[in-house]
Amino acid sequence: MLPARPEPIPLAPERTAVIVIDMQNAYASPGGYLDLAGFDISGAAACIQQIKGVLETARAAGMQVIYFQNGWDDQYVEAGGPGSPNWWKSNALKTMRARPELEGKLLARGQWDYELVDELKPEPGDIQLHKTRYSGFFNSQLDSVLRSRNIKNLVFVGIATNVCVESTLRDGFFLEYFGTVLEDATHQAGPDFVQKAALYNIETFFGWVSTVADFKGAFGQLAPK
Ligand SMILES: NC(=O)N/C=C\C(=O)O
Repeated sequence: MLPARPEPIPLAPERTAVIVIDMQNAYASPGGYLDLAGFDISGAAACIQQIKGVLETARAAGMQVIYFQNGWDDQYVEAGGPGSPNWWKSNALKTMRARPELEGKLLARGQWDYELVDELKPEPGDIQLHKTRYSGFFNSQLDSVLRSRNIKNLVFVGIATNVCVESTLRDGFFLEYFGTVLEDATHQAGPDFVQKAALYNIETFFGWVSTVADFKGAFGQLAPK
């Protein structure tokens, strides 16, 4: 049982995956996309350390760890052209249009920006998935990976709470997955109030909100069955 808001949630480790959202240089490192686009990433370093602890606990308890990376091919075909709202709304694409010297660098596979941060690299048994839009369920293998492993519960960590974390948790809700966010292992893209708003939405409408300490307290002693 994981202490959470609005109420504790039962999570059987073998039916639970920890979903690590987009812990790439783009979102968590100085000089990455979010930083270049003018977002405050000062909370990202603490978030990385919190996620490290969560993953150690999760693996020891026998939970599946799934890493997502967000981005596109190096020609940006997967980003969509002007016929896609993504082309208009993506701040990475907008930043590159405003600063042509960055063209080909942001969120492109094969580039530093796309790579996971050094502190969070997948270990044997972890699963790595790619996504091209904010939701990890859209056009990805996530649903089949989860169903084939009989996983029903999703614990979210990563960046950004109000964009890809929330989008993926919401889509999971519609697909009958139980989503919980560990609030102090996430970070927002935007002012502090968007973190609060995202967590309010999740706690009130779409899922549960818990903390790293409560996660470690609930699962830290468990060995896999
Ligand atoms: N990983 C995310 O939440 N991404 C947010 C914004 C973006 O990718 O432009």
